[in-house]
Amino acid sequence: MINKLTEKIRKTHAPICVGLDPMLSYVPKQVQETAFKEYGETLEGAAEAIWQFNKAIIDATYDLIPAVKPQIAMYEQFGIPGLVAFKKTVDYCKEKDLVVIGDIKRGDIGSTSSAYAVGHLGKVQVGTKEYAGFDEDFATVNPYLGSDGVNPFIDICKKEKKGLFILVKTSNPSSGEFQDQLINGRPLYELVGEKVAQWGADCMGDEYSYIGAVVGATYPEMGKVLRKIMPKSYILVPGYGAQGGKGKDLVHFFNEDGLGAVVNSSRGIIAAYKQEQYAEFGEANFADASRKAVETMVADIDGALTALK
Ligand SMILES: O=c1ccn([C@@H]2O[C@H](COP(=O)(O)O)[C@@H](O)[C@H]2O)c(=O)[nH]1
Repeated sequence: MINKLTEKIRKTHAPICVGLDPMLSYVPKQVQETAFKEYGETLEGAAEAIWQFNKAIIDATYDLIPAVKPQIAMYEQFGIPGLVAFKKTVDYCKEKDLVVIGDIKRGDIGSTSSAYAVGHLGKVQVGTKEYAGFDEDFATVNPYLGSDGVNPFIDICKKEKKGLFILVKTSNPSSGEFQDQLINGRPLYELVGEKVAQWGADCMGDEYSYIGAVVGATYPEMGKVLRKIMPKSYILVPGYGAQGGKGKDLVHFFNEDGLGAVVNSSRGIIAAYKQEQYAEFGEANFADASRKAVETMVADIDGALTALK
């Protein structure tokens, strides 16, 4: 799957992923009303609304982008119907040949991690049969429990040719509370980065490892250091747009081959129609506003990378 991600980034010239984080408040009124007419103001109605919203955004952007990152929390808030919408979204994106990064941030003791890995990336055995559960291409993993918690995910990735993005330095304001703590003079995020490089060395695709890292766009200096620590790992970079990250902050997340990073924007793309910059589209044309926001983001990153050359 890492080879597919690399190929698609090369083909689209867009090292980005669209974050499918559908809060109901982002879904235009007309989409909500149609869903509520059919299912009422219920969890099913909300799930239908977010699914229709996602579908419109995917239809409007899939030819421009290599990947999407549905954030499972946004679906879980609507209970079982929300999870059904998550699965429908994953399947639809795969039909459109997009790489799907399930932002699930799991990690537990070995046996439990194993079940998470099977549920999201692998296949579960039922009697004589096997079934894929959510079946994303990549999943995000929280490494706080150490190798026991990560290895079951790696094992499934080896078997299924899937991949991981392991949290190394997150984009949020308080990420330093633990991640920047010094251990023998080195920040914890660097030690986790070294571990990702080690885990990844045994999991190489053609050019890059399928064990990647998450490093926030909001910490460009740390991104520069981590890029060197993990030269063969893709970095999933959240924090662009709504959290303040800009193209110029991202240049050192990339390798000299122009690859090695995939930058996520969620609210900045899916709720673009609410921004002043895209107001001309109006609520009715929300998906066209998302397409324009993708084009603007790609040009911003491309401009920053070109300026560096
Ligand atoms: O360090 C991290 C890890 C994950 N995220 C996730 O990315 C998106 C960001 O959404 P925006 O609307 O583009 O801010 C969201 O799903 C987060 O859970 C992150 O932001 N930072």
